[in-house]
Amino acid sequence: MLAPDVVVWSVPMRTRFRGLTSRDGVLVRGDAGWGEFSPFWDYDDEESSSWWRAAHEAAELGWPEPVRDRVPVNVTVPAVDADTARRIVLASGGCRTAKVKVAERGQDVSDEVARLEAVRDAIGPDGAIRVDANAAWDVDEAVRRLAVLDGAAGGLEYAEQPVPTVDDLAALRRRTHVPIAADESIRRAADPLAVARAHAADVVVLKVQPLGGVRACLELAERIGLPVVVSSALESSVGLAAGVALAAALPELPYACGLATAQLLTADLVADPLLPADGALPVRRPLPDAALVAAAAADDELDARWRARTAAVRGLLTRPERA
Ligand SMILES: O=C(O)CCC(=O)c1ccccc1C(=O)O
Ligand SMILES: [Mg+2]
Repeated sequence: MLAPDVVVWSVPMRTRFRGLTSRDGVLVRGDAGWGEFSPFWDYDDEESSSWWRAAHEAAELGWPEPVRDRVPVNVTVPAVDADTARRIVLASGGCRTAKVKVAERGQDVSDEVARLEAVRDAIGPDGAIRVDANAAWDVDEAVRRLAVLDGAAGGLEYAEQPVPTVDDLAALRRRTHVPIAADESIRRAADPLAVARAHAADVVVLKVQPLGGVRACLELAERIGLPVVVSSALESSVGLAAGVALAAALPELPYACGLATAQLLTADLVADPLLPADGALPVRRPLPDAALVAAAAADDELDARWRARTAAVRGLLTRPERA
């Protein structure tokens, strides 16, 4: 048993990922278990409130019943060199799908081609390869790039958020045969249904924390009516369990989910992390381990920043005019 009911943690990343070298956040305990609150630092208090609702759901309500007991997952390949990419895929716990980061600042298309060729080599002809450009390209550039990357990969399953806006996604989708997935256009959008209305994507990526919890995501999935890929926000295994719960509760799950990211952290907060075996995660909810949580304890300054942030976000949610 852990005491007290709120703990602040910080864990270094194994490889730099989207500019992050460490991941930190808060665990909160309620009647239903432990929840994770870990918005990135570029999310303000207002935008972080959905992340808090997800943590609150985990701690106080728990999650809907699963309809499956395993969740196929993709290995996530950061913007690393070809040899490292190959090694990551081979050590992935049998993942049959790889998601490869592209459009990293300071790299060019030859780095991406080498990375994709190495990933294809490692995953074999039957594996699926998707890329994620995190909104880096404009439509013309995306048309050109995807043709090259599709060739290098020996076929792309889809491209995740290659361009920034819903209109861009819709325009690109008419000019490439590579299927399009929307990520930022869902999770950071005022209107997450705009993607579906504009026929801007073939697939949508849902992340539990930014979208306000498992129930909110299930409801959104139903309204969007497109195939869903559940992906992490680089949580500890405590937070990943919420993504697993969503993936387990979706009526249909046609694609591998981006939930194999415990691999990207150098340590975890649970003794039995959510790591893939045979390319899938088991549907379960690991408990934080007191010794591991103590080992990951944040320093005083970071601890104070998280406590202030948590209080501010909770304050936003409990002000009577917003209740
Ligand atoms: O989807 C995955 O494979 C892992 C999760 C991931 O890529 C991610 C993690 C944190 C923040 C953003 C992203 C992203 O999909 O862009
Ligand atoms: Mg993405």
